[in-house]
Amino acid sequence: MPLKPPPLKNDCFALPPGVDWTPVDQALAMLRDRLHPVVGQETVPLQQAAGRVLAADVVATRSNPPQPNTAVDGYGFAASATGEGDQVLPLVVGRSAAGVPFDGVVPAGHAIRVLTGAALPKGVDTVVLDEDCAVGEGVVAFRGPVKPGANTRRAGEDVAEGDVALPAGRMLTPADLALASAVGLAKLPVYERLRVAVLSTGDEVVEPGAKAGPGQIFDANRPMLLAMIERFGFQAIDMGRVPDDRAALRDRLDRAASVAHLVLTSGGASAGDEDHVSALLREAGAMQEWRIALKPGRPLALGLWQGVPVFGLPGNPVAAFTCTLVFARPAMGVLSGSGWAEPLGFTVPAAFTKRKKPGRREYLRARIRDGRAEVFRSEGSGRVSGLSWAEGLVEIGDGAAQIEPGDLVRYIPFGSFGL
Ligand SMILES: Nc1nc2c(c(=O)[nH]1)N[C@H]1C(S)=C(S)[C@@H](COP(=O)(O)OP(=O)(O)OC[C@H]3O[C@@H](n4cnc5c(N)ncnc54)[C@H](O)[C@@H]3O)O[C@H]1N2
Ligand code: MOO
Repeated sequence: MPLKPPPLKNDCFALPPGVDWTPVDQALAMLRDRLHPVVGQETVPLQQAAGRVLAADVVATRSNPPQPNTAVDGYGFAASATGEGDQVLPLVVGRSAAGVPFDGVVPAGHAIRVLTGAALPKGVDTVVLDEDCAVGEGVVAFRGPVKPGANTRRAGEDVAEGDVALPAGRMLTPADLALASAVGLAKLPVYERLRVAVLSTGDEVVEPGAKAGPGQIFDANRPMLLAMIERFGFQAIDMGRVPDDRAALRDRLDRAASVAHLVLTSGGASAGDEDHVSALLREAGAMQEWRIALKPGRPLALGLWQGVPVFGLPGNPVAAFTCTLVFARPAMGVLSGSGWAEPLGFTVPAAFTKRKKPGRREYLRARIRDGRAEVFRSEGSGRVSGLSWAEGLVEIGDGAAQIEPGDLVRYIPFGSFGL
């Protein structure tokens, strides 16, 4: 049985009294402080560990490299027996190749044929490159002086046995698999993959490809959110669409909470008559309607449903997308055991003009062309085409701003958000 941590505390989304419009950083700090890993652990074969989150430090069971060896094809000898000027050393019979070491001892003043990756035989601490040698009958000649230790690798120079090679909480990359293997591990302790359920709400939303009547729209959020979760490295669970019917939504939330560690809904997040997500979460008693000082994505309903955190994302696709990158993804990081993730941004010149009043942070759909950040022609939060056009977001701080072409702005590529 995988280890099950205790459920989240019921007040994890509570705001301090008197707070109305929550600044983005404050909302983030609250999520960061109050969420904890909720996933069990398992051990998987190395080859299945890419993209998984390490549940414990990986300690090297073997040094890399495990023994001193040669970095090049050439001739090995003891540096102390050589000097300045032309050196002519008799060759011992035999050679040392990778995986087929030379068992004997190379006497001082002698040399031996060595091939890249081969263990250095006893008596050898230095190698001279093939290209710097002339080889005659039983002798090798090269020009001194040769730096002691040249063209060799020390045992453990990369990682020493007993070192922490990979820290717990790391989402394993292909390179990490190379490292874990190099230091002797064939299986790795990982967290169970975070399961995130996604459902769409609203009478107007119909399945892509279905017949859409007047006033109906195709579900754009669900395919997007499911794919985003997979790209973040988590397991997405499709919980379908639910009409604006409280009983149906309650039932669907029950099912989602029974299979997932986290539930993302979209639509019905604000406090209108048909905003059943926020109404139900309020009824469940652990609900915070965050009016975040953020554009787009102001209403965000947060709550616990049977102990499972629910992010009630706004219905507008651009707002749902932005809230997922800015809030849901770092929260998923904590829940998954990989910890809080800050997206890496870059300061680049703007290719646009923008005036902004103080009081809320803005994220503009953006991309880099000719070294400058251009932004989408509209800020409308239903403009799905702008999400597809964009390759990142420009973040404009909470204060007032007057941005002119050439001014420096913060650009965060989608890749920095794990997309
Ligand atoms: N009186 C106010 N009205 C609104 C406010 C406000 O502060 N006061 N905020 C606006 C903002 S900003 C947003 S964002 C939305 C968020 O509202 P909800 O989360 O309750 O979302 P809905 O009203 O259900 O939907 C908004 C919009 O998005 C479309 N939608 C919903 N689901 C999908 C989907 N799966 N795929 C594509 N499009 C979807 C829906 O049809 C609406 O057009 O509230 C504003 N109103
Ligand atoms: O969250 Mo709304 O879509 O800001 O614009």
